[in-house]
Amino acid sequence: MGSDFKSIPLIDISPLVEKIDDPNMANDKDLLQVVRMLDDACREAGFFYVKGHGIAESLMKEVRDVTQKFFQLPYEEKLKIKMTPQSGYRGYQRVGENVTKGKPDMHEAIDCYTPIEPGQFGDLAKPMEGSNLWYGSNFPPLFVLDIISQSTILFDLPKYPSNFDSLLENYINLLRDLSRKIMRGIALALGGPVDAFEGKTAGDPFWVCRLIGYPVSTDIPEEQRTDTGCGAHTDYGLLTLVNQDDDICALEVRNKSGEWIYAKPLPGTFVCNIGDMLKVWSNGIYQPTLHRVVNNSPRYRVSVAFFYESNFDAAVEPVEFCRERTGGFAKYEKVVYGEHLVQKVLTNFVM
Ligand SMILES: N=C(N)NCCCC[C@H](N)C(=O)O
Ligand SMILES: O=C(O)CCC(=O)C(=O)O
Ligand SMILES: [Fe+2]
Repeated sequence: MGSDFKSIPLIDISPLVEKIDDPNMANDKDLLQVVRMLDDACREAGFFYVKGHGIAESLMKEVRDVTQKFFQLPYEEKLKIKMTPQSGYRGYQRVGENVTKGKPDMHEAIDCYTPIEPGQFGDLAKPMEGSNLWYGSNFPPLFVLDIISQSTILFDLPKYPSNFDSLLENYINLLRDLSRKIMRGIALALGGPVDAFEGKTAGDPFWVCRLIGYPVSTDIPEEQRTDTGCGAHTDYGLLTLVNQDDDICALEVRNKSGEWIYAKPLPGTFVCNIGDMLKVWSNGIYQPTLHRVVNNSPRYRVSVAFFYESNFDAAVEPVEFCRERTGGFAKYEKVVYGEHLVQKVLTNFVM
């Protein structure tokens, strides 16, 4: 529903991280307290910070640092992993290439998605088939045997910061597991079974990782400049975890009255928010909150957003126990998550 929240709650989720997989967790007072706080946060703001999540602050910083270093490479280097339809929309997009509500966003980014093999989801995933080749950063130049032409292809990779691929792979694995735990907490918060998201809804969760850079506005040529780093939007899946720079206030979250509330950086925390699929699944008990990014600071801002989403081919619809709690009928139609994502991806960019 959303409310007139003036600030975003901070939740210490350590009891959840430590005990959510424990068979006796239903009797754990500390854990149930976290579940209650998650429920309040998801109803009120749709946004919350988490601490006590178990991911080292030094790793969070390292991931932001390699992201910043990548974006400092010359444009020609970054273009070596240009995002194209052929790359399954994976890769680098320049400032202004992402468009929100018709307006170019003042950020550059690398989009990484769960690898999808040819034919894996039939026609549904065709536009997004591919893998994150640019992870091969420890072995440039990279030769790959093309099984169709039986020849080797040379991938001319950019001069990545060292350990770029192993660092990101490790980070993505840790965030995937952390997200799974938070989703177990959210399942309980809704009054459902702890494993509600683990079957055909999100037992094989699709993940998206966006490494994002927001330049200082005066560094952007005037004719290309707009006033927003990322226009107002909701996220597409279940849960987002944002790892943002420590000292730049730029992410803004809209409350029910239309005021923009800063999600100011709290070092060592992730900013979490819920996405479109959770709205449908919970029959609107939890609603995603509009948010945007404006970098008015004199410094380049980096954030790394991890999106934990449904199974790619999940048909998400209001679950029975949530329907019962909200008048008995479904407020939203069934959505195939992959269709929702593909539709967004195909309209998000000027090419
Ligand atoms: N996967 C996510 N959430 N990406 C966030 C980008 C949001 C902006 C995008 N142009 C849009 O209009 O959705
Ligand atoms: O950069 C941020 O703080 C948030 C980015 C965001 O909202 C997104 O990529 O969906
Ligand atoms: Fe977002």
